[in-house]
Amino acid sequence: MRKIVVGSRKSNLALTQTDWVINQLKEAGVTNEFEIKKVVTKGDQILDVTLSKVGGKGLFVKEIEQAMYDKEIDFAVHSMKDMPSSMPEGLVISSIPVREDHRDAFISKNNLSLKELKAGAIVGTSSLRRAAQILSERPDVSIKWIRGNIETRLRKLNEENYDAIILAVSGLKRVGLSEDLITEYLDPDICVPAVGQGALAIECREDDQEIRELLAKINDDYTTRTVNAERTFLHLLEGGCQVPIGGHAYLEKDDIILTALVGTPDGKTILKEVVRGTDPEAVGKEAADKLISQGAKEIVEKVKEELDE
Ligand SMILES: NCc1[nH]cc(CCC(=O)O)c1CC(=O)O
Repeated sequence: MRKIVVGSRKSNLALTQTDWVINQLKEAGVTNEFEIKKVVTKGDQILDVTLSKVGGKGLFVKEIEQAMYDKEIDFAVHSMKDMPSSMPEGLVISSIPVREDHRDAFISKNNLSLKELKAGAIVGTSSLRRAAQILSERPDVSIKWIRGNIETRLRKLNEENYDAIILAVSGLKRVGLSEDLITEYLDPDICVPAVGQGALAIECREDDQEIRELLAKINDDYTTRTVNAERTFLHLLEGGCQVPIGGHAYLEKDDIILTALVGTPDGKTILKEVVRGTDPEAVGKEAADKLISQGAKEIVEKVKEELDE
């Protein structure tokens, strides 16, 4: 039987996610032997610049995709939110397993909620999406960039002059940290999560039928439909760079309900729409059309220009 080589970034989160997927496959009855091969990506090496400046999303996946082309690895597990909205030639997201918690977690030093923070408080994030929405709620706090993996950010909250930080609930849970650390769960009505947040993308070669059949065993329909709506929206808006865009969908019976957001990094303009329908692509497109008619493209272009400066 074929031994399956799984590529993973070397971070604790990436390795945990990869282990989780392999376990899900085993539980689904896959008996192949697995080997994990660690791949270092640009995103792991650059720790001191804001990610949006150095090129955003593709940073965490490019080297892994090359290893897949070179047949050094057979599939890879990514955080869905780190995936660019369109796939390179010959590779596919073959499976989307059940989504973890989609929300952002607000973690503050003295357990003060976002509402309770003192004016001038410093909130750490390197996400323009989170910055925009925090500043929209609390224009009187300031945002300070923070980089590093989940564990590093929590350490910086304690050791440096941050009053609060924001992390994905899913990441925190996956690396085994206690949810007791969380001061406040930010629901999508306060902070729309990143498109795909909490979900995983399992990527493989398009023509590898054997692997695709195995991966199909752990695909989750609910997650796939909602993520497809979110990613259609992202794809229609994005010009490749990281801009303040959020999207989250859930199902109510057969209906997909998608909340979509585009904002300026200062939080002064926030465009937000909720769209409902049964077809993921149609829902994503309707959300994009609605925001584009309100000027979303202009916001995206302007943010990209500023990042290039
Ligand atoms: N940007 C880094 C990143 N990529 C994926 C996750 C975990 C969240 C997820 O599973 O979607 C995180 C950490 C974070 O956003 O706090």
